[in-house]
Amino acid sequence: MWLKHLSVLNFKNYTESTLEFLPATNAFTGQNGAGKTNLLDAIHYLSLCKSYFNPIDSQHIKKGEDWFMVQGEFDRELMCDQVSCSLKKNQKKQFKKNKKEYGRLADHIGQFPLVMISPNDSFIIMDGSEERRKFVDNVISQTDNHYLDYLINYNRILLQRNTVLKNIRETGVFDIGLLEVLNMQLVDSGEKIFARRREFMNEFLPEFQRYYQFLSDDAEQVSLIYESQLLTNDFMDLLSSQLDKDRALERTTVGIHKDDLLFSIHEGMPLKKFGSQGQQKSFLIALKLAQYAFLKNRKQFKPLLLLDDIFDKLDDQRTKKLMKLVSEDEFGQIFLTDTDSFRIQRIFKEIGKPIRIFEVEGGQVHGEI
Ligand SMILES: Nc1ncnc2c1ncn2[C@@H]1O[C@H](COP(=O)(O)OP(=O)(O)OP(=O)(O)O)[C@@H](O)[C@H]1O
Repeated sequence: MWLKHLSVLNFKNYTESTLEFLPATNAFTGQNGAGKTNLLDAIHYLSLCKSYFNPIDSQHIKKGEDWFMVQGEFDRELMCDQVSCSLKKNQKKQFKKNKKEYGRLADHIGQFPLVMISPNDSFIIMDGSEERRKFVDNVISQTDNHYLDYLINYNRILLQRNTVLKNIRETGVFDIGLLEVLNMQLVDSGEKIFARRREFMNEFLPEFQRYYQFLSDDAEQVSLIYESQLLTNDFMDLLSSQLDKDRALERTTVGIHKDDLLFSIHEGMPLKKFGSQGQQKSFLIALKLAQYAFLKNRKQFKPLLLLDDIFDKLDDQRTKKLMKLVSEDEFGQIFLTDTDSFRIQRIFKEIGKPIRIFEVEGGQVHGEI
């Protein structure tokens, strides 16, 4: 699967631009603030119906305009699909495939899978466990249509259960019958989510290790561990045994909403504190490449790979290894951004792979190099 062309209208700092791509590697080069990442984000819209960077759709409308539109054509072996996303100020986002509007955006997710690697990703290491769960959930939902529904259900029941726990103090009423019903519903959705997360981790972990060792040339050992209370406990038993604590704290303290991924380096030291910037970046890249491998295995075709500002903080050795790797057959179409077009030209000349370079300046694409 590859994106043949992209056109953006009134999208961020672009008035109008249409680009024709190679099925191999395409690069956007130009100075800071030129609009390179905005083009990656437009591609992200076509694949996942939203921006990778900013969830507020209206902020992607070009300043001073009332609407934006992003269009593209994906080539999927024997057929081509036209996809478009448009937004008018104060109206609902419209998303169409082959001119037909989707009833549910969720039906589009996963049809044109994509993996983005961006400097912003460091929040996966630095922030709380919610960001790591989101990372896992995003990958699984691109391959499993039901997963998002399970998550929505789980969160809804969790909210109800927490409200019941809070109300005990306020009203003095403890409806054990209602709590038991909510426990059963929570366990039902929670176990489905847990089973899919565990299955995902089993497939994902070896790929992650393989990519990290490759990028670092075995220079350091890193580990990634999936942590869930459900790995060693029955969910219903946990809910029962923790009831007194939950009542005291007025919230549910056990469940898959507590899952986390533990990242460490040098045999058990937290990556967040003990990893260098380059090591953390390599870790994130390995995470994303493993995500790519998982999606590709599940979909049986190659997702798009978007690499934003990938060369920053990586030494020459790791950069060249990475570019060589992603231009091999294992990967499909690639989009990358860099401020230095000579660096890109040099690297791709050295590894002997084709690339199309677009020079971007002030929201305009000046053409290919
Ligand atoms: N809604 C909008 N209307 C107009 N301009 C916008 C809008 N949203 C973002 N921009 C502009 O887009 C530019 C940022 O573009 P982008 O992030 O693509 O830059 P870049 O080329 O990737 O830069 P860097 O090399 O620094 O990462 C900024 O100048 C910003 O002001």
